[in-house]
Amino acid sequence: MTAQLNPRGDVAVLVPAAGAGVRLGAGAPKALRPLAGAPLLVHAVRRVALAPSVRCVVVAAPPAEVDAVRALLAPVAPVTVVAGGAERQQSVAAALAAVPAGIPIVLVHDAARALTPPALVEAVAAAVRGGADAVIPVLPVIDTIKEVDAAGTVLGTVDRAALRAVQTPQGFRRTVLAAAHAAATDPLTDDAGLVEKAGGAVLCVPGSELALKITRPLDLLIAEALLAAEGGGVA
Ligand SMILES: Nc1ccn([C@@H]2O[C@H](COP(=O)(O)OP(=O)(O)OP(=O)(O)O)[C@@H](O)[C@H]2O)c(=O)n1
Ligand SMILES: C[C@](O)(CO)[C@H](O)COP(=O)(O)O
Repeated sequence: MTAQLNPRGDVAVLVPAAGAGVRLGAGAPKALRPLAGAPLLVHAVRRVALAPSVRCVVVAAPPAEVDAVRALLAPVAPVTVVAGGAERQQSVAAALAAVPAGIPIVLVHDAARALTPPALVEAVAAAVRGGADAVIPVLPVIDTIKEVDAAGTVLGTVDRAALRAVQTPQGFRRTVLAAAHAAATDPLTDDAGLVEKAGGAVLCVPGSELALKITRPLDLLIAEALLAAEGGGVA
């Protein structure tokens, strides 16, 4: 029996959380590292669980931490925890396999985007509900972007008007995500990429600065500051 949040919700959220966090530096798996006293994963799941459309959450944990993650999240929200894989894509596939029948919309989120507001979860789900097969939250690129060669010589300046930085949660009609994963060959960094590769259309919606991915040590400091500015609450 899979744990449920809103039994009338039409959305399952997958939370890949099995990454090491190499770019954050030595320590526990990234999803379990503390941000203002609670692991990143706890912050992420707490916010996802506040989105009214969400019926179930499936977390892909580091294989050695599955029982510990179950215990950690039990007081936070009813979640299903499975073992993740060596690549993010494998972790997502493992979580997808645990989604119960009858849920038509699947969102794929990152534990590392720990401060993502529930409103963004709802906006992505609403766009899928509105007819899109695949939906990604995006932000404009704010730096000038150069294309360079292996020696570091600039080859040209890219027109950033056509570029977007991509966040999660990414939303999918469940059948579309399942087909894209079934057809996947090489690992890609995001799930929308699998849909693109399979020839599907992907729609952009506005992302959120709060959905930043905690990747490097500076990102943790930024997240701490954002939480402090909010008085520790959720946006
Ligand atoms: N084998 C993996 C690798 C990544 N992830 C998850 O995918 C999300 C986005 O990945 P990223 O931020 O790149 O995390 P890491 O892979 O842990 O980071 P790094 O590359 O620095 O090790 C994270 O929530 C991470 O836990 C996962 O579930 N399984
Ligand atoms: C899925 C993702 O968060 C979208 O930006 C991202 O691709 C995760 O992987 P990365 O290797 O950290 O870019």
